[in-house]
Amino acid sequence: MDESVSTIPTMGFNVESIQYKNLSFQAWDLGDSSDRDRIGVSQKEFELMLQEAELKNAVLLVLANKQDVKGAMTQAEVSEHLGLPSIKNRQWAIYRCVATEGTGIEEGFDWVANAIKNA
Ligand SMILES: Nc1nc2c(ncn2[C@@H]2O[C@H](COP(=O)(O)OP(=O)(O)OP(=O)(O)O)[C@@H](O)[C@H]2O)c(=O)[nH]1
Ligand SMILES: [Mg+2]
Repeated sequence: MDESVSTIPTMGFNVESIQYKNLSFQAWDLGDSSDRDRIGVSQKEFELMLQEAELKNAVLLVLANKQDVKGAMTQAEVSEHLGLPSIKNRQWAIYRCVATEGTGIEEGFDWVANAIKNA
């Protein structure tokens, strides 16, 4: 997987552009599943992100990473904290993953590829 890094200065968190197969994704690092202290901040950043006009028609994939870390929030917990169940105006999905083992990520990206195809 090739990736290049870029940052949007007006937003206080990291954005990366990721190329996967023939697709280009924008990825926001809002923290991870093991970081319970930060999830409140993540939720606020997430809310602002969803308000971006540019992302109005974007499909949304949340990767709940570091699922191997003891005491990490489950996928359901991450989903609740971010308020995913109340999102009705766009396609979204959440996948559990362990980036260091490479599990879950491709499944998530494949979901995006399909979601875009069917949009
Ligand atoms: N156990 C575990 N470690 C991971 C996973 N994904 C990334 N890491 C490790 O987490 C560390 C921090 O990586 P990043 O997330 O890029 O860095 P960061 O966002 O500045 O720091 P964090 O607060 O840890 O997220 C690195 O050592 C990674 O190897 C994972 O799924 N499981
Ligand atoms: Mg991190």
